[in-house]
Amino acid sequence: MKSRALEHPAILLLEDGTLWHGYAIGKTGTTTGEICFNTGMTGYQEIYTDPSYYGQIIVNTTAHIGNYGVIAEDEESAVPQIRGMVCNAFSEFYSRKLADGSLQEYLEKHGIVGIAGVDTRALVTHIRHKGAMNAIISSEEFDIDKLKMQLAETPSMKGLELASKVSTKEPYLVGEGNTGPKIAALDLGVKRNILRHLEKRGALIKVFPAKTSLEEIEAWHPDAYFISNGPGDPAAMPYAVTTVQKMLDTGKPLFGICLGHQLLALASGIGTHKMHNGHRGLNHPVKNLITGRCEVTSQNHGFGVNREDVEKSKIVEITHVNLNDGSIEGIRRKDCPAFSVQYHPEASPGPHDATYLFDEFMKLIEGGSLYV
Ligand SMILES: NC(=O)CC[C@H](N)C(=O)O
Repeated sequence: MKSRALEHPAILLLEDGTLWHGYAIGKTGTTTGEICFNTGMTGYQEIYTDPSYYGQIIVNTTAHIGNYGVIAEDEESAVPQIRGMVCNAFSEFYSRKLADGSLQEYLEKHGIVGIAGVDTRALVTHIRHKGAMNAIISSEEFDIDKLKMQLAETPSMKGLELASKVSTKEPYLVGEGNTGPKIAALDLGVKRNILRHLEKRGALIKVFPAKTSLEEIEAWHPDAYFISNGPGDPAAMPYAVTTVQKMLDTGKPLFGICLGHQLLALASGIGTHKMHNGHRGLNHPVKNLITGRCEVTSQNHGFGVNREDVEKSKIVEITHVNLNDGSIEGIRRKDCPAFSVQYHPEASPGPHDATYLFDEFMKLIEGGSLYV
């Protein structure tokens, strides 16, 4: 087989002017987005199809990408959501017998532009130092001035509302036949594995489009609410903050994951901020302050909840902290049965330490108390 590395050059240009050379993978073309890195050693297909990554270029820091191909059951949504990808060693060959095909075919089919052969250690060190920024990858245009102009037109992630772009257009049911509680899930870019976890625990879930009003949701008579993960800046979503506030007013249990966590914070009078370079990986240590237990967690977020605001709040308390940087990883309301985590208890990809949170949600719905 001919080497792509020799035949297809590609370049990666960062917003700060740094230029990286490599070779083209996926579709030949040009793409822009916010560049961010995921340190997970496995799970590239789950990462690419996680709607929370919509609009972003993902740098995979693990040494090999593509070597186990792709398979439909690993998808967290119907299509890859990323804008582009960057890696070091890319393999068009795959060794998993059950794979549906190669990652190269998959990226090409879905129009994802990528670059391989990049020194990802140096690139990540650079991003960690400089912070989050936009980037452009091209395997068709090599005029740097033209690429700089295109990059300058790419909006910054701060202030972007993206959830409504990836949300379902129509409501749908998950867990039909289940006789457990009825959970209304606000879909801001929900990962399939979250719904699977709720379904496995006997819940009947109705997934609603991002901009559904509480009145429409209530017409289904849910027992509890779930606020999903999703892309973009939570502060640019006043419509969802209003919905969450109205949900809290009903007094029914509410659970939020990642973007859902940030929205519970905003609905409780707590601000959010853009992080220096975010948390994206499968081994972030988190401590549950109520139980005293530590968990290894899967993470993917570029925004965070303001610690000072939570500390001042009379209605919210911190339940989880990140042991690497002390950032807020979980909160709960003191005045109503609502809680949330910044990380991904459904993992996929990642460790399973935090799946107990789904059991906590079910317990809360049954009238029990959290974390006891
Ligand atoms: N995984 C998520 O839900 C991400 C939430 C939000 N878009 C962030 O980057 O912080």
